[in-house]
Amino acid sequence: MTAVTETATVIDGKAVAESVVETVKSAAAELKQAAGVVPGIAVVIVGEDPASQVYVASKGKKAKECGFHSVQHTLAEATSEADLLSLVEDLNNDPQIHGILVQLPLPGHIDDGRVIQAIDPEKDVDGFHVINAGKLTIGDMDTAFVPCTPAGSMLLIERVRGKDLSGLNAVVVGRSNIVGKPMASLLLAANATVTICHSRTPDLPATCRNADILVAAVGRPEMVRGDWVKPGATVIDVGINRIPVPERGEGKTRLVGDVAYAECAEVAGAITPVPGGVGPMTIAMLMANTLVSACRHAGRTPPAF
Ligand SMILES: Nc1nc2c(c(=O)[nH]1)N[C@@H](CN(C=O)c1ccc(C(=O)N[C@@H](CCC(=O)O)C(=O)O)cc1)CN2
Repeated sequence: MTAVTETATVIDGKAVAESVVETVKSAAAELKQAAGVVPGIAVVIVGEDPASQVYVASKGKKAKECGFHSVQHTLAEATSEADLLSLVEDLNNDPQIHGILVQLPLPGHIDDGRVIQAIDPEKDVDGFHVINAGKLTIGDMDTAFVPCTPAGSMLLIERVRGKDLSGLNAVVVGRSNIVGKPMASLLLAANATVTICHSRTPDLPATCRNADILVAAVGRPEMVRGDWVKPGATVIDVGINRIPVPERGEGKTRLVGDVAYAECAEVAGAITPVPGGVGPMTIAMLMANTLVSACRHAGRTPPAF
């Protein structure tokens, strides 16, 4: 008898992200034509973190592609918290701006919580403000902004499992305010039975093996192994870790997720790759949230994503 190696369906985040962006583009054009409103986004970056510079540039490029009014504020590493808060206040009061995003991480001398809570919740297209976190927790999806990475992950899950996750066990590894907790709220709102795991969870592999939907968001390269995955499970890898590859030469690196991809793909039913899985969805959902904000400000119904 020949051994058959099952291989998971690869979830193409790039393709799904492109379809979201297409919807945003046509809805933005319609909003402009019908109400004379051009969605406006302001992206603020403090300091010179190379990865943040790349992400911020991609956001600006994508916003222009969507037909948005897009502004970038680049502040020096030494910018004071007071100056950053003052810029946020100006953007809160700017009627051309419907979405404000302050790129994270911020330099150590700035309290990112204080900055995020200074953003007008109605322009908080990152969905990090406590008002939006609270709305998501109570299931008020009509007025909440949902953080982009979990919102994008959820769209990918829907493509595989549909919108109603009744009867399915979902396990989220990681309890951050930006990914783990909102992800768990979204899965719960879709009727999944949800477990959140973290560094003090006693038998992490056994808990993961119970998951029909497994979301890894811990920031630890390739932590989730093949024997942690239930056969046929949907595996969503939120991790983006750059690891050294000395055999390719000094200073060479490659990107890996929080999931040991090759091992897990042999067991899972569907899996997101890194790169090309959840990452592209983050920027697409930022465009979607900005469009939604502009529609709300214009008193118009946004499209469904
Ligand atoms: N204010 C915010 N700060 C940060 C967020 C955020 O959502 N809001 N998320 C991350 C960074 N991020 C967007 O800002 C982001 C990360 C990764 C990707 C992406 O497309 N990744 C690619 C690989 C990219 C590469 O080659 O390095 C992929 O996974 O395919 C997009 C956006 C932290 N900060």
